[in-house]
Amino acid sequence: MSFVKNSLSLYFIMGSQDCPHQDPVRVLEQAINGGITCFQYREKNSGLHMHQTVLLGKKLRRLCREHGIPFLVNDRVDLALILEADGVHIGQEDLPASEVRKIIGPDRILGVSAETPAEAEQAMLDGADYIGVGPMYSTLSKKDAGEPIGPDAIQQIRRQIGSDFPIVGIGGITPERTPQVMEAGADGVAVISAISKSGEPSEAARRFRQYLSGSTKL
Ligand SMILES: Cc1ncsc1CCOP(=O)(O)O
Ligand SMILES: C=C1C=NC(C)=NC1=N
Ligand SMILES: [Mg+2]
Repeated sequence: MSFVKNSLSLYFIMGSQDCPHQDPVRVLEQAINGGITCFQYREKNSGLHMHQTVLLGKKLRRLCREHGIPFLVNDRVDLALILEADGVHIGQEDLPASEVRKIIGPDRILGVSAETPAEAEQAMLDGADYIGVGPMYSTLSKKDAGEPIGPDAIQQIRRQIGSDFPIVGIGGITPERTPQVMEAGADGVAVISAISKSGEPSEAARRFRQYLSGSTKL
């Protein structure tokens, strides 16, 4: 669990739909250079065919492997196995977490989305290694994101699942908002557009790291 916990502090998520003007491989390279600690490949309504998705996934997977960054895949357990991913992230409408755990085996990372203490508890019982809680704030990166639930939702969930289970906050998170998500009890922040659409992904990642380490000039 500690491996997962440490890796969650700056969790970058991206698919080709999140990099309209840049090569996703370059964006990931710059984000790694800026200090992300975990990556999730999330192709969503991107228009890529599965062959192209696999090809891009292999390039991103290779980058993560070269830099020792955990590589996870969103939703698609089959794609995760094809890409020899370190893990998979699934939401409440995806395949049941207990079934996914059987497919990926005990050694891969299983992340599950949760918005309520009940969903968080169930994810833990189903064998999740961490939960993603959000949307913290409003977001344009997920069409069907619910209403923002804010960092308080993490505090509520903490009361239910205790202080040890890894939680990452997600949804509309910027460097400046990072402290409030962490103070609410998150082990890290999951980010799409504040890094992928920043124009300078390495600089954006670096700013997140400054706020995470509390080393910003306030
Ligand atoms: C995948 C996901 N799940 C809840 S919000 C969200 C999108 C987060 O993207 P951004 O960091 O750009 O708000
Ligand atoms: C919806 C999501 C929630 N949390 C995380 C970490 N990834 C996702 N794709
Ligand atoms: Mg999903």
